[in-house]
Amino acid sequence: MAKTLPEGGELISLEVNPKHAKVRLSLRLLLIPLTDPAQISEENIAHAGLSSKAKVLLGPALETLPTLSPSPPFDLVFIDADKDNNGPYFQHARKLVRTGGVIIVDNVVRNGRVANPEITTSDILGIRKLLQIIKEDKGVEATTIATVGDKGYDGFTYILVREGI
Ligand SMILES: C[S@@+](CC[C@H](N)C(=O)[O-])C[C@H]1O[C@@H](n2cnc3c(N)ncnc32)[C@H](O)[C@@H]1O
Repeated sequence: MAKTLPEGGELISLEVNPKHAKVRLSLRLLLIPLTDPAQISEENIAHAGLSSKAKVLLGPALETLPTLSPSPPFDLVFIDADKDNNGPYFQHARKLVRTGGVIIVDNVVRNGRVANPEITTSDILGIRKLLQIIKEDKGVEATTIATVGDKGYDGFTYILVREGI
């Protein structure tokens, strides 16, 4: 993602796990589609020569999100951390993304567990809370796109911000 940024563009990753933030993997792994959080490491970013465009903020995202300036606003936010906090992450993202920007939230289907009322684990409740917040937000339009892989079936919600900052 950082490689495709235009001049002046910036990618910020929020990561709570120091190991994921620091560990160095090979450049080859950085270039393939990201499936391991370790691939977003600071050292990989430096190794790829992208330090001027990408950085990692270490700490719980609920603590690092309020430190981000909305000026200039963000074009894209991708949320894929602890699902319990999906609602607050989305609400923070709304304060950072410009009109016409996009927020993507991964893992909103979870093999059908999100739609199963018998399941009330904190992660599933967090995803339901997020979907409720999106439903009530008149400033966005959203659709969920299904994905199928070796971990079963899932989906991500693609949210177009109609009324941003
Ligand atoms: C599923 S992985 C993200 C994978 C990443 N999107 C990728 O494609 O490489 C979830 C990551 O969220 C991090 N995480 C979990 N809770 C967090 C929190 N409260 N704040 C910031 N990061 C968190 C985990 O340490 C883990 O690295």
